[in-house]
Parts: sequence; C-alpha cells; structure tokens
Amino acid sequence: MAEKKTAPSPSPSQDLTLGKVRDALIRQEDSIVFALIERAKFPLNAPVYDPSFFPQFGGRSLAEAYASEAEALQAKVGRYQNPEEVPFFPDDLSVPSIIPYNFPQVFHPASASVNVNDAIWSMYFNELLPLITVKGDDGNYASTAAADLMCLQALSRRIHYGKFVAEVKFRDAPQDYTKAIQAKDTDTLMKMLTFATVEEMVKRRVKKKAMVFSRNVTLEDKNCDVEVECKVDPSVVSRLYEQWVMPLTKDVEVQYLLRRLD
Ligand SMILES: C=C(O[C@@H]1C=C(C(=O)O)C=C[C@H]1O)C(=O)O
Repeated sequence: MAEKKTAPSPSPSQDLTLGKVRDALIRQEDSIVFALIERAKFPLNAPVYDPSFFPQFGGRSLAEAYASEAEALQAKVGRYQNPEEVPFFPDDLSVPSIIPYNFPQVFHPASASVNVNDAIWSMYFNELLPLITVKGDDGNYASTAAADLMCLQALSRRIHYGKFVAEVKFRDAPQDYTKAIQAKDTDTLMKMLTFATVEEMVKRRVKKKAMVFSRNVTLEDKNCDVEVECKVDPSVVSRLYEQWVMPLTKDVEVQYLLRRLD
C-alpha cells in the first residue's frame, strides 16, 4: 500500500487564518528541533567564532563569513524573494538571477521590513549555543558553521512568522487593534496578542518533540520504552521557546502592528 504523504506546511495567502498560521508554526518546531540536534552533534568548536583565528576573513569570524557567503548564494537563487525569509547580512546579498515566483504578498507594506535578526544572532551565539553543545574542538569548523546557519535560519523564519500572526490578528479585530495602534500603546497590544494557554502548549510540545526526535530508531520494538539520552536537552528547547522564541515572535508582532496603519 502506498504510504500517505504529509501535506506540505501551509503557506499563508489571501485566505489567511490564525489556525493555518499556527499549523505552520507547529511544523517549524520540527525544523528547529532537528537543526538543534544537528548542531549538538559537534562540540562548541570555539575557533569558528573567533575573528582572529582565520585572518583571511577580513575581521569576520568563520561563522560570519560562512553565513554571509551562503546567504549571498541563496539570494542569487531566490531565497529572499519569499517574504518568510529574512537575511542576517542584507548588505552582502547578490541580485537574484532567477525569474521570481509569485509569492502571495500578505504583509502591509510599511510593516514588511520588521527585522529582529540582530537579536536572534546574539541570542543564538551568546545564550543558546553554550547550552546545546559540549566544550571541545573536533576541527569540523565548516560543518559547524553550516549547522549554525541552519539553526539561525529556522529560528529567524519562525520568529518573523510573527508578521503573519500579527496580520491575521489585525484582520480578525481591526477596530480593537486600531485604537491601540493609534495610541502607540505597546502594553495593550502585547496583552491583546498574547494567548497564555497557547504558549503553555507550545512549550510542552517542543519539549516532547526534543525527546521523541532524540530517539534512536532500532528494529527491535522492545527498545521503545528505554530511557534515551537526548541529543538535545528537552528542557533547553522548552526554555529556548519560553525565554527567546516566543518573546521575540511577540516583539515582531508588536513592531508589525505599530506600523500597520502607516
Ligand atoms: C504566535 C502567536 O502569538 C503569541 C505568541 C506565541 C508563540 O510565539 O508561539 C503563542 C501565543 C501568543 O501568545 C499565536 O497566537 O499563535
């Protein structure tokens, strides 16, 4: 019997709903947890982050040089034509060399440029990385930088998805949001867009995903209940969401809404 294929993650368009946007966020949790597991395979590899270790990169660390060049290549083949993608090195991008795909333009033009990638970059390297890696150096610098960029891009896509969340919440209650936007009342906006029960479920689900995705798959069913040593600490993943991912997503939402009437 043919195996059932899962549908691709939903892409918001004109029939944007909060349910669809939340489904996309749930699917992106998988990408984030897998990316973290891939990065945690390597030790910290500190030389990757030390600009003096590779002088040929002109004052940049290997991680920065890799990210900027990889983004330039990805720009050339169209990555940033998709409004879901936000580059970390926007000044280094190449001009796309392909015919643009007609991505649905969902965002209000004045709000589209909201960008918290600097905060994501500094959170990732300064706070998160020491929590998901062991100390050490195994020389796999290129693979380490590639794994870092996968994590950063997955986090950035998720956090900037806050623009879709904000747009759909605005469309669902334009009058209520308009009052708070006109008053530039960020506290009220933050309260209006926060759903504590949803956040609680997100934290519990990502913790569970980290446990499930850490499992070594064997052909013996009896191993299923054996305690596994997790490839990435589930409580770190839940903390990542609680302390950084959800607050940054909500910052994006507030920043987006503040420009929604411009
Ligand atoms: C993304 C949303 O907005 C807020 C942010 C959440 C998140 O980042 O996961 C969850 C709930 C809300 O407090 C949402 O309502 O789904």
